[in-house]
Amino acid sequence: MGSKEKGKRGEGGASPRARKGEFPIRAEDYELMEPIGDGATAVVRRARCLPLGGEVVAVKIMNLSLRSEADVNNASEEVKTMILTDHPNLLSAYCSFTQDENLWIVMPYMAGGSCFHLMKSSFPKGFEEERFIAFVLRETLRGLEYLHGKGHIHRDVKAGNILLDQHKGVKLADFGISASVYDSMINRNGKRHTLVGTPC
Ligand SMILES: Nc1ncnc2c1ncn2[C@@H]1O[C@H](COP(=O)(O)OP(=O)(O)OP(=O)(O)O)[C@@H](O)[C@H]1O
Repeated sequence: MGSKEKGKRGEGGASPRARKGEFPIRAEDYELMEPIGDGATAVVRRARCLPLGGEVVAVKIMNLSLRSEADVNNASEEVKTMILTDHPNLLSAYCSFTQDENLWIVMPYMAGGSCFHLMKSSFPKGFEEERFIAFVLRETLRGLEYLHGKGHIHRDVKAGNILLDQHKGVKLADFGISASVYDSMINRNGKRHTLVGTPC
């Protein structure tokens, strides 16, 4: 698990009043608030979108100058997947843009944080309620089924990448190392050559 989460949760949530095309693509249109997670490759912060009446969003900010060319390509693929993705159980992006050397990805704010965060803070021995576990798994699998139907594999499914909002919404996040099954890294048996992901 590569993510260390911080910051308070609760205000706002993934129930947007605005739609994808309405989000501005200038950093000055967002008021950054506290960090809500930092992963291996980026910082994620809660933010308000000022032209949209202060709508609460999450912004993932990646410093591209610290990345190799391959990592920059991965980031660009991640954005592409998030922008094109349209399923209630997958975290999509409202918009993305670059500001100086940083890539910004603006997305719905998931006020409940990740399952990893929830377990760490409230269920150190793991979730006990089977109905809750079954619910989260079903929602996650729905997202994966959609993704696979589009010829895409996620490759980093873990508790830190399953996010919860305050309306019982579950979204699978982090397409940083996801891949298309149609690309050239797949061998003739349909298997990828590469081992990726972070230990959970
Ligand atoms: N939209 C969001 N709403 C609320 N929290 C979020 C959101 N997106 C990410 N986070 C938090 O930030 C953490 C890191 O995000 P993300 O997994 O996208 O970054 P990463 O650098 O790719 O992480 P890693 O590679 O270590 O998994 C998540 O585990 C989650 O806790």
